[in-house]
Parts: sequence; structure tokens; C-alpha cells
Amino acid sequence: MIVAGVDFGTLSVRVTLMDCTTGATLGGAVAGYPLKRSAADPLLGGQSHDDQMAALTRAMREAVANAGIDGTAVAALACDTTGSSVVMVDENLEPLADYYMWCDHRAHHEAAEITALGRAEGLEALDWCGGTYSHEWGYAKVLHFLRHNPGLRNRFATALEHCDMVAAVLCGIRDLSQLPRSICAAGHKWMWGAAWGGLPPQDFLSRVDPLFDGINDKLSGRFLTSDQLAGHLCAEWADKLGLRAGIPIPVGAFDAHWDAIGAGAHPGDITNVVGTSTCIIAMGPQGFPPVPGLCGVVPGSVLPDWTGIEAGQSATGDVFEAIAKRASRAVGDLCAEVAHLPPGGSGLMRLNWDNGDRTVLVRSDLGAVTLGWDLNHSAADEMHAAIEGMAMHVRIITERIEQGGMTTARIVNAGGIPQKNDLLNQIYADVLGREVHVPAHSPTGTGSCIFAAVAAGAFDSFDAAQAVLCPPARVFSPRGGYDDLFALFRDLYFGLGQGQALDLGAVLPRLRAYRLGGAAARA
Ligand SMILES: Nc1ncnc2c1ncn2[C@@H]1O[C@H](COP(=O)(O)OP(=O)(O)O)[C@@H](O)[C@H]1O
Ligand SMILES: O=C(CO)[C@@H](O)[C@@H](O)COP(=O)(O)O
Repeated sequence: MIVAGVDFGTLSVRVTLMDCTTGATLGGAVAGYPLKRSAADPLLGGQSHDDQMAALTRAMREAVANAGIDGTAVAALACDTTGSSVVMVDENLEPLADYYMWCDHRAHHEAAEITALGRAEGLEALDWCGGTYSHEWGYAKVLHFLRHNPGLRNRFATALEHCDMVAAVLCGIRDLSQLPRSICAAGHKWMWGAAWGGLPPQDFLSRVDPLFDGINDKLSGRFLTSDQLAGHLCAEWADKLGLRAGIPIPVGAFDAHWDAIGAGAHPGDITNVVGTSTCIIAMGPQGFPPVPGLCGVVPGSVLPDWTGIEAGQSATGDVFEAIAKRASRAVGDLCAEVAHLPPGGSGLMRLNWDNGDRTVLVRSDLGAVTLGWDLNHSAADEMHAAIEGMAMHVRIITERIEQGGMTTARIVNAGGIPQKNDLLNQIYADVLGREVHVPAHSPTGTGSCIFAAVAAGAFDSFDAAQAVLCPPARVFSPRGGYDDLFALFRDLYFGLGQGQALDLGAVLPRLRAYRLGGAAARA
């Protein structure tokens, strides 16, 4: 049986075709679409629905062609997308404007208003999102749209997450009350929770702004986990994509969540999806509580019977890229220069707040701090400190997840960067004091193939599908040496991050000692 996994990223969509019997990838293709930015409005990150769907058509046809199969042999199709990437539509599901992509940050006032009132009123749903409503999330974007587009308010019928819009369009769903609503998207970005009856109370939203009156009725639909079907491929889109009408399409979800499944993660594992930024995904037991700073905790968001936990770092590869660019060097070259350094050997400690802090401080206003500079430091030293800083930040997040009652089974490094940077994988293992499991080859698209395969009935469990479709793992074993440095990092992370004064006289000599120790170790 052959299935198609579709992964809508920020700049392109990738289609992957896999054989469920052998686990082989038969073919794949990528097609791009523009992310609309504006010098006049630097917070805007827009994208056209038509551009996305045209790219899907191109990528699907190319993938089928290069796999050398007949498109009618594809037995199911599943789509993951970024999020919260939101489109406002009319009653015919026609977009009223471009998507507010996840990286669109125009709605920061609206998010702050939701957070302030939610905290003042002790809104339970907010606790499950980590206690702060983000400017990247759905309700903030809807309110921004309604405030700034008075002429379109009458036509506004509903808003959809990208994964739900794609599924609805492909299935030809027109009845708004039947729209698929991914619990992954609704739970992590729209404060949806079965425990409090679904969306947050309408009267709370109306108190944020009367423009929200009636919004929850408009957000109706079938709120489902991704083991359930959104529907079946409609004739119109079967024709466009060159596939067979009627094949099943499961409810979609976010890319990072399905990346974790594609990388072979199981309940109890913590998966770092390391790319331009990092999404950290875990699956805890049922009953896992809300934990401050984790955004968020959503039963069923990754796998149906487990509690999905999401956390993250606002910039990872972007930080490496910025350091390399300032030195007119390549990231990989700088890493090769410092691959031999022992723990703390650069003598620098870097708090990677270049794009704020998503987890656990939840402060978008922070900027990066690097301590310990002397006249001999190079960009390569800073790169080493940046990788160590990322790893130590991951350890803080891991500890926070464990405070909720999860015992970590394995650390999995997924996403693009672990495929090209073994120094990073090794430092993560050393800092975390645990084995780090890295897929032996890139599993991009494997997650969506797994959800498609289960929808098609090729496997009777996600475990069984992962056993056949996921790549084996390379394992990086911990060499230790980081516990003291991490204790210092943790003091600085919480101290500086929460506005406490810093005793440089106590910190800098310790960093210098690490540098000198490193030099001695090299001699
Ligand atoms: N050798 C490398 N080591 C670490 N990061 C790298 C390396 N080469 C490129 N990068 C960074 O990887 C990021 C892209 O990550 P990737 O996972 O491929 O994409 P995305 O996050 O868009 O899915 C960029 O920020 C880039 O600067
Ligand atoms: O934040 C989420 C999910 O919550 C991601 O969709 C978002 O970071 C997009 O990441 P990518 O650009 O696909 O690496």
C-alpha cells in the first residue's frame, strides 16, 4: 500500500510517498510559495491560500511522477502544517485575506489583552497554555483582523488553522458546522480543552472585546484527534492532484508534532525538532497537569491516548546563522573549528535570547546576552557557546516537563539541523547527560505518511506504523562534564531573565577558568 504525506512548511510544501510494506520512500517533491513580508509593516507574515494549493498540486504531481507510480495507487493522504497559521473565510470558505502565518506578529496588543484579562479572571484555559497567550495564536489574530478590517466583518464566517483549511478544501467540506478542527491546533493555540467543555467561555472573550461576540459559534466544527478522519478526497481535488477520489484524509496537525512521530518518538520521549527555531514535543501520561511556561499541555494533541506537551526556543538555526553572517563565515565551518573544545572551553556563556524566550520564561522582549569576552575570542568561540547555550536551555525545558510528572525515556533530535551537525548532537547528549537519538536519515514527511497509513488501515496502531516507516536512530552517548556549568547557566537564565542583578565578579572568573582549563586540555 502507498500513502502520501504532505508537510506544509513556512516557505514550501513537501510531498512524500511511502510504501507501507517495505517502509521505502518511493518519491518526493517540494514546491515553494512566497511568504509576504512588508518593510512598512515588519510584523506581517502573510501567505496566499491559492499559492499554497497551487504548490501542493505541483509537488504532488511531481512526486507521483518521480516515484514512477500511478496516482490512483495512493491509498490515503495526510497533511501537517505550521501553526498558528490562520485564515479568515466567508461562508463559502473563500479567504477574506491572506493567511496570518505563525510568524506574523501583528497581533501582539490583542494577545496582551487576552493574557491580562485571562490572568485577572483566573481563566483555567490560559494555565494550560503556559499562562501567557501568544501573539502567534488564533484568537489574537482574529481580533486583529476584525479590528483592522471593519469592511469585512459582515462577511467573516469563521477562521481556520492551516491544517484544517487544507483538509476541508481537499475533502470538499462546505458545511461550516462540519469543518474538521484539529485538537492539536485548537488545544495549543485556541485554548480548547475537553476538560472545560471546548473553547474558552464566550463571555470571557466578549469582555476582551465586544468584537468577539458570537465568535465561538463561528468556530464550530468537529474537534478531533488525528486518528479520526477529516473526510475523503473530493472529486475536484482528486482530479487536480492526479489521485483517486474517496481516499481517506485524517484530521491534520502541526508539523513539529508529526515530525516527532516521524522521527520515531514514543510516549515518554522528548523530541527537539531543531531548525530555524526549535519546537520541543513530548507525550506524557493522561492526567499530566498544566505546567507554568509550557505552551501548552493538550490531551490527544500528538497521539490520541497521551497528553501532548509543546515547548520551544524562539530561535536556534537563526542564531547560528546570525553569528556566522556577522563573521562572513558558514555555520558548518565555524563548528568544525571548535569541535575539539571541552565543556565551557570557549570561556563564553551565551543566553540565546536573540528572538526572545518562548519557554520557560515566555518573554518576547528579551535580547541575547554573552558573558566572558576577551580580546582573543572568535566567532567560532561564540558558536560553541551558542550551541552549549541551546543545549542548556533544552535541559531547563526538560526539567520543567519532568516537574509535571513525566519520566523522560529518550531524547530524540529531529528536524533539519541534527542531520547536518553532529557537534550539536554530541553537546546535547553531554549537557543533558542522556543518550540523544538522531534519525539515521531525514524523516521529513514520514510523520504525515504515518498518519495517512493509519487512516488507510495499513497498520492497526501508530507504534506498528512507526516500526516500519521510521528510520533507525544513530545514538550519541553522554560524556558528562556539564553539571557545574549548567548550574551556573540556570542561575543566570532565571536571574537575568527575571530581572535580578548580576554579580559579574562571581561569574566571570568561573568562565575564565573554563577557558584556561580548555586551553590546558588542548595543550
Ligand atoms: N551546519 C549547520 N549547523 C547548524 N545549523 C545550520 C547548519 N547549516 C545551516 N544551519 C541552520 O539551519 C537552519 C535551517 O534548518 P532546517 O531544519 O533545515 O529548516 P527549517 O527550520 O526551516 O525547517 C537555518 O537557520 C540555518 O542557519
Ligand atoms: O510553532 C509551531 C507549531 O506550534 C511550528 O508550526 C512553527 O514553529 C513552524 O516551524 P517551521 O518553520 O516549520 O520549522
